[in-house]
Amino acid sequence: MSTGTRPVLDVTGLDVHYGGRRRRRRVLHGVSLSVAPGETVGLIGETGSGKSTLARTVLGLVRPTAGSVVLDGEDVTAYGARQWRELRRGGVVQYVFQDPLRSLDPDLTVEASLTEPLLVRGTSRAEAAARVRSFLPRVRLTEDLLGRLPGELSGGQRQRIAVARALVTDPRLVILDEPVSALDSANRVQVLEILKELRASGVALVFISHDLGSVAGIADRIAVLYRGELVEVGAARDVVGRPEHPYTRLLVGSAPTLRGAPADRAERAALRALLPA
Ligand SMILES: Nc1ncnc2c1ncn2[C@@H]1O[C@H](COP(=O)(O)OP(=O)(O)OP(=O)(O)O)[C@@H](O)[C@H]1O
Repeated sequence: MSTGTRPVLDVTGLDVHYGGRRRRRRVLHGVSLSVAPGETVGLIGETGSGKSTLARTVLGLVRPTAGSVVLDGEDVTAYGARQWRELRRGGVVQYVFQDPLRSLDPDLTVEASLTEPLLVRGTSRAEAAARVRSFLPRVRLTEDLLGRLPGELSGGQRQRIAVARALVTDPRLVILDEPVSALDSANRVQVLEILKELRASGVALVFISHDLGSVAGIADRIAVLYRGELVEVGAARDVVGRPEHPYTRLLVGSAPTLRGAPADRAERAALRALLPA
C-alpha cells in the first residue's frame, strides 16, 4: 500500500480495562477505527463513554488489554515508554486538550512553547523562530503575544496557541480532546474555522466532543461511542441525516441546530428505551 492511502491511524479490536484485579472494569470494548491521511473524524459520545480513554490509548498513555494501535504504518501497541517518548518527539502524532493550560507549560512564553517542539526535532533556532512567526496568522495570532506567558492570555488565545503548538511540526495526526468545550461561542466558532482551514494542509484530525453540533460541520466522518463501544461510524452527512443507532438518533434529536425541531420528550423516551442497558 502506498503511504498516500495507508491509514494514519488504525485501531483494531481495542479493549481497555481500568482498575486492579478486584475492581477491574471494562471501559472500551472491541473498538475498531481507521483514519485516512488528511481526514477529519469526529468522535462523539456522552460523558464516561470512553472518548478520552481511546485518545489516551492511541497516545500510548493507557495500555490496551486487547487489540492493536497502528500509527502511520507502525504497530505501536507493545511500545515501551522510551519508544513512545521517541515517537512523540518525532511529532507524528500530537494532541490538544480541552483545557489549554494542560497543553501549555505555564512557565514558558508563547514563543518558547511554540519553538520547543521544533527544536526537539532538531530544527535550528533561527529556522524554528521563522516557522513560528509564519504559522501565527494561520491561528489568527499576532507576534506581540510571543513574549507572554499562558496566564497572560485569554482562554481563546491560549487554545489557539495550543493548536499552533500541535500543528507547527507538521504532524500526520492531531487528536483534539474537546478543544472548544471550554470556550465561549465566539472563540468556539473561531477555533472551529481555524481547524477547518488547517485541514487543507493534509493533517488528519480526530476531533473528540460530547456535542454532535460542534463536530458535524467539520468532520468528514463521525464515530459514535456509546458505553465503550463504537455503535455507528459513517460519513458525517449520513450520521446526521440518517442516524441508525437509537443513541445517535437521540443525539441528533437533542441538537436543534442539526434538526428543524428537537425531539420531543416522548420521542426521546422511546429512543432511550431502545438503548442497550
Ligand atoms: N485512570 C482511570 N482509572 C479508572 N477509571 C477511569 C480512569 N480514567 C477514566 N476512567 C473511567 O472510565 C470511563 C471512561 O472515561 P473517559 O474519560 O474515557 O470518558 P469520556 O467519554 O472521555 O468522558 P468525558 O466526556 O467526561 O471526558 C469513566 O467511567 C471514567 O470514570
